[in-house]
Amino acid sequence: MTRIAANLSMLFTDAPFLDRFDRAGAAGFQAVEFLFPYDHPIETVKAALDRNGLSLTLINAPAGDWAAGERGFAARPAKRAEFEASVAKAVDYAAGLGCPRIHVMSGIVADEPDRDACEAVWSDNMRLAADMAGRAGLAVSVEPLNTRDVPGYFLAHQDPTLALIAALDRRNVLLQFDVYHTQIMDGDIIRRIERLRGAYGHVQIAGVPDRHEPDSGELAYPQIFAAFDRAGFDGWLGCEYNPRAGTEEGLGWAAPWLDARP
Ligand SMILES: O=C(O)C(=O)[C@H](O)CO
Ligand SMILES: [Mg+2]
Repeated sequence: MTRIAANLSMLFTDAPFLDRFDRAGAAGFQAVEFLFPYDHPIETVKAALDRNGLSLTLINAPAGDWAAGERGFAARPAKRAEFEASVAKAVDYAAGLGCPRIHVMSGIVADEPDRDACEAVWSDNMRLAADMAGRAGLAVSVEPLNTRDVPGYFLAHQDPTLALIAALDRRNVLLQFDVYHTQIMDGDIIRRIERLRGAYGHVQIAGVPDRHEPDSGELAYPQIFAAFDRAGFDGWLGCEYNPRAGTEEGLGWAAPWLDARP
């Protein structure tokens, strides 16, 4: 069954963060995801979820100076202390907000001299993150990002990412299958959804190549939704796109999966 979640870091962004929950609820979403709730106390964010009857599907661990281009720390040898602190903070928030998984970002490694050292530190760090999250009953998400939007990011392709995840030997670390990034880097979306069933715990969607609503561009999303269904995926599809115009104006494609408005 297709279930869609609003990504509040990309949708409803004409409103302040806490007001986006109300907009998502009014639009008929039953779940949301977002990157960084950390400017607000846990109780405040929880109240925004609860007053709209929203589940939270995903948050990101703090990833450094986002505006300056930082994208996390897991593969960065000089950032081990920041890494552990970021995961600890994310686990507190996720546990307090009833969020089952945390996206732990790997970092930009373009200037790192030694790729093997990055891999070694990534593996150590991710085992640590998996164990910290696991003690709170949470899962960790790992997502390759396309090199056009995020050059130098440690993870760009799905299959090498899956090999790294498998070598961790931690059952609570799963692939975050972002269809937008995957189409740009790897393609073969439908076969990949079937082949990797069970390896991904969270999915995100957007049109390709423009990262707008998933109703235009080179992908046929109705068939992709059906493929996730056939593969037995029962999680959420995070709507992580930049609306072409307003968020509500662009939600026509989502009508079958939104609660009817009163
Ligand atoms: O950019 C994406 O696709 C994500 O899901 C990250 O969380 C932010 O880079
Ligand atoms: Mg994504």
